[in-house]
Amino acid sequence: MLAAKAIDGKLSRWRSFVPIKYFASLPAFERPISAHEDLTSGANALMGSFSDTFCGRNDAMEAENFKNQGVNGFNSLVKYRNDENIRRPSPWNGQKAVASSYCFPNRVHDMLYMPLRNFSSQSSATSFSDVKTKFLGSIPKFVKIVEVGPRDGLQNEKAIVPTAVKVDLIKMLVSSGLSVIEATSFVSPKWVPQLADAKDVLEAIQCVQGAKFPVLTPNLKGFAAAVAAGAKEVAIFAAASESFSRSNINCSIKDSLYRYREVAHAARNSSIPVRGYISCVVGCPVEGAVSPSQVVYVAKALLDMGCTEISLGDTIGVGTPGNA
Ligand SMILES: CC(C)(COP(=O)([O-])OP(=O)([O-])OC[C@H]1O[C@@H](n2cnc3c(N)ncnc32)[C@H](O)[C@@H]1OP(=O)([O-])[O-])[C@@H](O)C(=O)NCCC(=O)NCCSC(=O)C[C@@](C)(O)CC(=O)[O-]
Repeated sequence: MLAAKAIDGKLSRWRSFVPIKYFASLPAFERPISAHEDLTSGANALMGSFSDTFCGRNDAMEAENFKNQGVNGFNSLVKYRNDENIRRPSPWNGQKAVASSYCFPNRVHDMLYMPLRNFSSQSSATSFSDVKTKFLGSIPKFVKIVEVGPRDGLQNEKAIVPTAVKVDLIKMLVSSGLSVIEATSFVSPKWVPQLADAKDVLEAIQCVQGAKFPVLTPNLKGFAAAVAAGAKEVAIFAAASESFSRSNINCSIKDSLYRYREVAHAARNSSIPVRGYISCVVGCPVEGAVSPSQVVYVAKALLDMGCTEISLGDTIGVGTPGNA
């Protein structure tokens, strides 16, 4: 994906989100829940190593077939895995099942989504470990999980969840071992009444140890309120699609970047790290396909203003290995 490549190096942590999630054998706490970055760069990484992986199998002929099929071969594999037979035994036995233990979720963002993880049980321990070593050898060892349920989950609830319940939810998420939990949003209560209690929620969890609690801040007003309530990390949220930007934050991409520059500047003065979201990196519900150059443009702008992390969001879940 162009966006990932263009700023690779500066954003090497992106890659740490990537292909590990496709390994069925990882323990639950290593599997990303919020993984905007996964789809695009993960797809590339996986495609890049695809031929190698199959070459590692004993079945040389079939390996050769898959190599020759290249991307199409991989797409068929994914198609197979996404169809309704998804839980049936793989048509490939033994080592071949290793390849079928990878999947691309329909919506990577904010989801624990590895429905076929048990497929790896069909591999022999040695062969699976060989293949795993090949993949893991080329990717970072570190995976960061950002749980966004209390914010992204609850902002869409029809009912307003009581503050005390939100606080309990956050505490339970911490006790489950999650170390970064996006707690709430300091956005306009007219736009998102579900999170109108952002100040109360954040203040109530100040004493909770063991996790970081970033919050969304759409502008300086939200940033000031978040800091006053005890925020130590914030996130800004741009979009690669003009229509999405306007409907989500009521301004153009250009204006949003201007606003976010102010937030990032204020955050830097307070030594507060800023995470930058980019929504609709693959497709937009209004505009359809989104150009990678648009993603690069927004990503560079966020990076230049000082974001310490950039999250690529396939917001509507349309990314596939073929188009991401
Ligand atoms: C950006 C705005 C504020 C612009 O909203 P606006 O209406 O264009 O802004 P405004 O400056 O004209 O202000 C209107 C009113 O809102 C108030 N206001 C203004 N700012 C704030 C604030 N920070 N906190 C509290 N109040 C605020 C402001 O004071 C004023 O109040 P009034 O004078 O009418 O009484 C609005 O559009 C908004 O809050 N949007 C939030 C949308 C949102 O939260 N979307 C969901 C999160 S994004 C997401 O989920 C995507 C993501 C991150 O998950 C990634 C992915 O999945 O792709």
